[in-house]
Amino acid sequence: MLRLENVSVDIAGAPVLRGVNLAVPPGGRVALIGRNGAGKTTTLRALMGLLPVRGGNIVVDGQNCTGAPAYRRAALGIGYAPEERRLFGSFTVLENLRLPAEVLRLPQPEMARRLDLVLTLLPELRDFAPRKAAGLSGGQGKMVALGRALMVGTRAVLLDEPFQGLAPALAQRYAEALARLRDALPDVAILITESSPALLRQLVEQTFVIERGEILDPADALTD
Ligand SMILES: Nc1ncnc2c1ncn2[C@@H]1O[C@H](COP(=O)(O)OP(=O)(O)OP(=O)(O)O)[C@@H](O)[C@H]1O
Repeated sequence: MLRLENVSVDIAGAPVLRGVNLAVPPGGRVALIGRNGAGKTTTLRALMGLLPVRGGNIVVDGQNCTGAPAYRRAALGIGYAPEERRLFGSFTVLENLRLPAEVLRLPQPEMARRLDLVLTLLPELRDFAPRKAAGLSGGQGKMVALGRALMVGTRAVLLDEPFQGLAPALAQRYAEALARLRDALPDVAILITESSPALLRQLVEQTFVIERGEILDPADALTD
């Protein structure tokens, strides 16, 4: 279970998250919907330990991780695919996939097992595994970022606006990959942000709406 309890975050002295409460159950498929600037990326970055929290708690499987560094969250099995992909352009796709697992010093057999799983779930990654990440299209890069998150995300993956900027055919392939993921790894939770809920309807069971740094009451949250 991932849980944000009354989490507040300031950036450059301004409140960006105001008392956010949000829970993702084990294996849950949860969407966080909000307009540009509403606080979606900040919520994921706070969960990942990539920025300081002013108030509240971040709890992962009962452990309070609020002040813990990002690598500890990754070690707890949380993978993160940022909106801007953040791949290392001079590394191959395979090297990019292996990197978070190497940072966590996973044993080689475990790394090989996870790589095999990722390449089974996202078979198109096999085709560009030897290529430099710098040469990928935006859509291919998003698929690699999903694979990289899955290399360490044994409990949960956090996907920041993965459909943003994808051509319809690629968006369809990405959605199919998420559906395969749901079927093959039912225990891995997914928290996915988007500005519009339309693409996520088939993929999630629960939707939170964020507006100006606050989670709306479901009754007030008109998601269309
Ligand atoms: N480094 C920063 N310095 C100043 N303000 C920031 C910074 N990062 C984010 N913000 C502000 O925090 C608010 C929330 O940003 P956030 O990136 O979380 O929104 P978002 O919902 O993910 O939107 P988007 O879809 O545009 O990424 C915005 O008003 C943004 O301007």
